[in-house]
Amino acid sequence: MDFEGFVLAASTADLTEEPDARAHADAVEFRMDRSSDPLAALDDYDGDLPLLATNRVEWEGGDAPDDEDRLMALAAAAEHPSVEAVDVELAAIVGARNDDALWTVAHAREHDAAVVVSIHDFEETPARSECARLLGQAREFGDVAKLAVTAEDRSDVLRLLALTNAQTAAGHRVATMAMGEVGRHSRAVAPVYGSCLGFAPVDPERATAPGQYDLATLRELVDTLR
Ligand SMILES: O=C1C[C@@](O)(C(=O)O)C[C@@H](O)[C@@H]1O
Repeated sequence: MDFEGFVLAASTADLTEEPDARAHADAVEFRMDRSSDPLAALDDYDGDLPLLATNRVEWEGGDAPDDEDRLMALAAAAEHPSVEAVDVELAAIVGARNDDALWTVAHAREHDAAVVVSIHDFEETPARSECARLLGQAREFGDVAKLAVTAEDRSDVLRLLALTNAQTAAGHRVATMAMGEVGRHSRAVAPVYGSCLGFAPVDPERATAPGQYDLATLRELVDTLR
């Protein structure tokens, strides 16, 4: 995954759903944290779509406990030939598990997997300067710096879009989205301003973040607007 163009990732914890995603997605985001045996599922995977492996930690909206195993499993996933990218939280890289997270990033690269360094704010959309600072930090470690915020009003979305536009114009590879109802349209519009990665659940009943569109809808919206 080189993220040269927009990548629409279909999120699922069940890789056997991949055929349902093929018509609309460019990749599958494998939510390892929601799978009972993710490494076995990877060994069995014989789908067409490349995988972005995510093993989201509890404190960033996921189901994985914050232990050494989480990052080791993510690193092991990167060895799988279908895994073309991994997601590592910025807070893990700059936080207590810094060594494990940096090792995971390096290990993924050794196995030709791109690295998405992600930031989630489930409360608000920080000031533009803070969003820019976070993206700048994420960029130091990742091929893509990803920022998912929560929009409380439309001006939050405008701020995020303007920042996305500026970062893209400066040559930075970013993925941005505003979670929640107010920011929902950002999932369709941010790609117009350069966001290179978006998410929709394979099964609409199992959204992986607030405000997500279903997969077919997001594909159509993005393709229509671009
Ligand atoms: O980080 C992200 C973005 C996301 O939170 C979203 O808002 O679409 C969905 C997650 O599955 C993914 O890992």
